[in-house]
Amino acid sequence: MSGTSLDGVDAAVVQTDGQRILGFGPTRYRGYAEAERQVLRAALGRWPGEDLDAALSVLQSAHLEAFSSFDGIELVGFHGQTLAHDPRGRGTHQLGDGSALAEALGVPVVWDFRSADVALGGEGAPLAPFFHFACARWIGAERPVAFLNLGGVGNLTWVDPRRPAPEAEGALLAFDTGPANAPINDLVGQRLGLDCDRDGVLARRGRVEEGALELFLEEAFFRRMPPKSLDRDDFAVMLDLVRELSDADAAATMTAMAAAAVMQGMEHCPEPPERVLVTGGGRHNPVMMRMLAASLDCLVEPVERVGLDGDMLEAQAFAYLAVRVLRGLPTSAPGTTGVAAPVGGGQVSRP
Ligand SMILES: Nc1ncnc2c1ncn2[C@@H]1O[C@H](COP(=O)(O)OP(=O)(O)OP(=O)(O)O)[C@@H](O)[C@H]1O
Ligand SMILES: CC(=O)N[C@H]1[C@@H]2OC[C@@H](O2)[C@@H](O)[C@@H]1O[C@H](C)C(=O)O
Repeated sequence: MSGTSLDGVDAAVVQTDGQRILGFGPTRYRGYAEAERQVLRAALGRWPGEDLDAALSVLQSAHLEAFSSFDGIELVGFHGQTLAHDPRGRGTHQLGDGSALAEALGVPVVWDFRSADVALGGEGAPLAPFFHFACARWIGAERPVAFLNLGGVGNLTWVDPRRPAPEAEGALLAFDTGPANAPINDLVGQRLGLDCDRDGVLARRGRVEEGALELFLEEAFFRRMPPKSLDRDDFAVMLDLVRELSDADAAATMTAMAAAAVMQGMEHCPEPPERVLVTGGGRHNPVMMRMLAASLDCLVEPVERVGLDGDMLEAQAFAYLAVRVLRGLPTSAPGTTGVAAPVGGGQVSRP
């Protein structure tokens, strides 16, 4: 998995039959060097048919390195890099060549997970929810729980583990909540040359500008009913809203925007979850976590609290989904992407 933050490739081994999680194996993080990140960043927003050779070469070699560190792998799930996402318009574009990767690794590769869902009228995202269902069972949840991913973009999955399967009606409700870390990274990158507001040091010193926060929440996206999904840069307006603010106030306000977007999203849950389990890089930001805990009236905890790995959960999700694709099981459903009926995405390339 190479996510929207463009920090690097996360790779993880999962043992599964495509339904239950049978065990977790080793993980590997292969970060992008700054020069590689620049090549990928320059490709954002591009569609198939454009010249993407440089970005493809960075992506393939980083993935090859990440996957080669594991022995005895039977199947690879390869998400690729989302360059553009416009499910109601041009579609969705994940850069990556699964057949070349299968050749290089000598192992079957499942890839292109999102196109089939979009072709059938779905949002094509988020796709981790089917794995969240398996995680809810794995942790022994008996009542609804929510998983919140705070990556470049945020996404929330409400899971009812009492339902028989993830594609069953009422088992899952999932959607992107709004921007999370991507705009904060862009802000501190542009103003201070930093990768991110590490540990929220900047936001902690700032004051939230309530007027900007209110304007942000007026965006049409928040009035749409889920399922709904976002492209990384759909909220470029955020940078305009904080343009006049000091660095610290801008960081605090953007962090509050990410948390407020989650709070808005929570209102769509069919019943309150007993806890919100947080994955993704944003859970390392104590200011963001405090703002979330203050605005939600249930437990907000990193997924480590239940024995899961919040840095690797999305990589594990695509390993799990790969097995589902191979076995002909669905990977999305009306409650997760808005697709008309459960659908199995992904293509399989064999060496
Ligand atoms: N200690 C930290 N303090 C603040 N922010 C952090 C910290 N660690 C990670 N982050 C943020 O988390 C981001 C990485 O998150 P993650 O790896 O979950 O994103 P992603 O998987 O690329 O995105 P997406 O889930 O949208 O595809 C970093 O770019 C940074 O903004
Ligand atoms: C189109 C796309 O790549 N979307 C990502 C992005 O990053 C977070 C959020 O937006 C989520 O919808 C999705 O990723 C996760 C892995 C998912 O599909 O569940």
